Amino acid sequence: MAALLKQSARLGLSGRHGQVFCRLPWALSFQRYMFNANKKILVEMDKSTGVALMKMANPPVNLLNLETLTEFAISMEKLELDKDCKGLILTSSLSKVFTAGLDIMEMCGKSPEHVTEFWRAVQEMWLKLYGSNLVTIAAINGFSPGAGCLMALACDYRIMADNVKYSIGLNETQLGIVAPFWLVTRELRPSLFS
Ligand SMILES: CCCCCCC/C=C/C(=O)SCCNC(=O)CCNC(=O)[C@H](O)C(C)(C)COP(=O)(O)OP(=O)(O)OC[C@H]1O[C@@H](n2cnc3c(N)ncnc32)[C@H](O)[C@@H]1OP(=O)(O)O
Repeated sequence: MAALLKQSARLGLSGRHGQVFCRLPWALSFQRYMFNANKKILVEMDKSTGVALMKMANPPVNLLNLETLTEFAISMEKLELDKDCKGLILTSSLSKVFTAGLDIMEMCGKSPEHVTEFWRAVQEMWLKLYGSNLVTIAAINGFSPGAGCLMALACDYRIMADNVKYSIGLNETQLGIVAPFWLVTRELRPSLFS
């Protein structure tokens, strides 16, 4: 795991944004590639190590709206299909927020069809992460309430930035949102499935 993190530091924040399957300079050709569908999720894959760095990049607080969730699921699918990819580090491109969780505006005043589509995307995102064949690590580099916490729980390992200002936890009931049953039973009460 330490090696993976060292790798993440090396892959680091040097990513160029806005490219689809762009190759880095000639020396690294075929070793590293980056992709993003619409710039909310940036992926940098290092074929020489088999480690992908995935950064949520939806300022100001990395809200998980329909667009971002869809992009996340597509990015996960691409990585799962890459036979060279063995591990994934999930983090944030922002300085103090991992993700502020679900965009509550996606559930406020929207049609039942939209809300259904949104929750389907939430479920899809969780299935992709929790069910991934990759070794998954959440590098939690900032605040991580609600779905941010649940994303971290869905990973195999979690490491959080050592800063007392950052908090992580399940606060959704304060907003009147109940975590769905498939999530509570699988993640929070895994003994039911053992
Ligand atoms: C994996 C499976 C998932 C299953 C999900 C199960 C249930 C999960 C539910 C949730 O995730 S509910 C959402 C929980 N999240 C929160 O309550 C976050 C609240 N936000 C904060 O605490 C802070 O924003 C922050 C993350 C600590 C960042 O603080 P900062 O001071 O940097 O920014 P702000 O000025 O507060 O926010 C900027 C901007 O963003 C809006 N915003 C913040 N969070 C949300 C949100 N969750 N949904 C919609 N909008 C949000 C905030 O209102 C600001 O908007 P403007 O005022 O600029 O218009």
